[in-house]
Amino acid sequence: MPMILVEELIKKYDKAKTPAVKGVSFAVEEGELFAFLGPNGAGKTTTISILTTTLAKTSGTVTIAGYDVEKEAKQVREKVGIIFQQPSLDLQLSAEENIRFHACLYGMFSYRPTFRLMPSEYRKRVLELAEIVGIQEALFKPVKKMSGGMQRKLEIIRSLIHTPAVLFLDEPTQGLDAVSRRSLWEYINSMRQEHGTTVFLTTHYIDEAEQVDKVCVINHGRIAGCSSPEEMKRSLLRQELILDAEDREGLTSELADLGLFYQQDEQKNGPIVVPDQDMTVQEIIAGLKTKLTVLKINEPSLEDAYVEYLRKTGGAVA
Ligand SMILES: Nc1ncnc2c1ncn2[C@@H]1O[C@H](COP(=O)(O)OP(=O)(O)OP(=O)(O)O)[C@@H](O)[C@H]1O
Repeated sequence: MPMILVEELIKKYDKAKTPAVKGVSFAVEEGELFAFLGPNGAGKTTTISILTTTLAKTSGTVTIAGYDVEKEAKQVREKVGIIFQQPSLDLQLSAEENIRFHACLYGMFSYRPTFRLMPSEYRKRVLELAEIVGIQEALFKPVKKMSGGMQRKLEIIRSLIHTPAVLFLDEPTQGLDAVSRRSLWEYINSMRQEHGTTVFLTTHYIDEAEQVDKVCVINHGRIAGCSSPEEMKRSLLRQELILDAEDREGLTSELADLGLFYQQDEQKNGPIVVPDQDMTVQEIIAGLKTKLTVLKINEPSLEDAYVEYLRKTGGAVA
């Protein structure tokens, strides 16, 4: 049984003309690092909100760890940790108080009126998490005095305090600096290793999707494709060879003699692109006598594949 199972999920907001999510199905296995990749308005936040029991679906089935998100919402909530896109902190409280209320709400510890009176296990965990994202200094200050980035870090700590089986991250690194982004990812990865945490991530950052086990591209409320990032690149785009020479004509006629298809700009003054064909790069080079000035192999990036997926599924949502 997959950790997350979504079948024919539809969500139509009241008064909306068309559904925001139009029959989405996918599965995430236990321990998997999964990315939901899509442009603005594609339906990512809507889907993640339904999966985490904060929004009602119109139809379809969703289970988390085998529990139905509507009929067994309480069990689902115990299993999940969520980092929202919109901060959901109480600005009047201190950072630590925000964490304490959350931990007590989850039934992890009994509430005590001060940090010092909380059990040592709680104190140790809070300090450890605060160090990871670097907010130790601000821990006991009111949240309203923290910068946006610091508040984001606090949200992250709060969602990790009960070591959830499934961690939902809605654009988790939005607004974080590069160093914090990296340390957060290091922490999430170590948590996955230690506890086998399943991670469901929505992101705009292609480099974050590059490191996942499985990526599903969503566009216009529909899944455009699900696969590993490598398969996604391979299925849509192929390697290409970029060649150039002072004697361009000599080069192109040699390529034609080898039976190779090639592309060149209309003015014939740019490099020559040879898309991946039956011959290997070594065979092509061995077959050329013209002196080359440029020899480059272009590997398709996940970004290229993503753009191609969006193009095939009606372009990005404006
Ligand atoms: N509360 C709402 N009421 C009506 N329509 C909504 C509501 N929330 C979102 N929508 C619409 O549903 C569609 C999907 O929005 P959603 O927020 O799920 O997209 P997203 O992929 O998360 O985008 P982003 O990357 O910008 O967060 C959009 O057309 C949006 O305008």
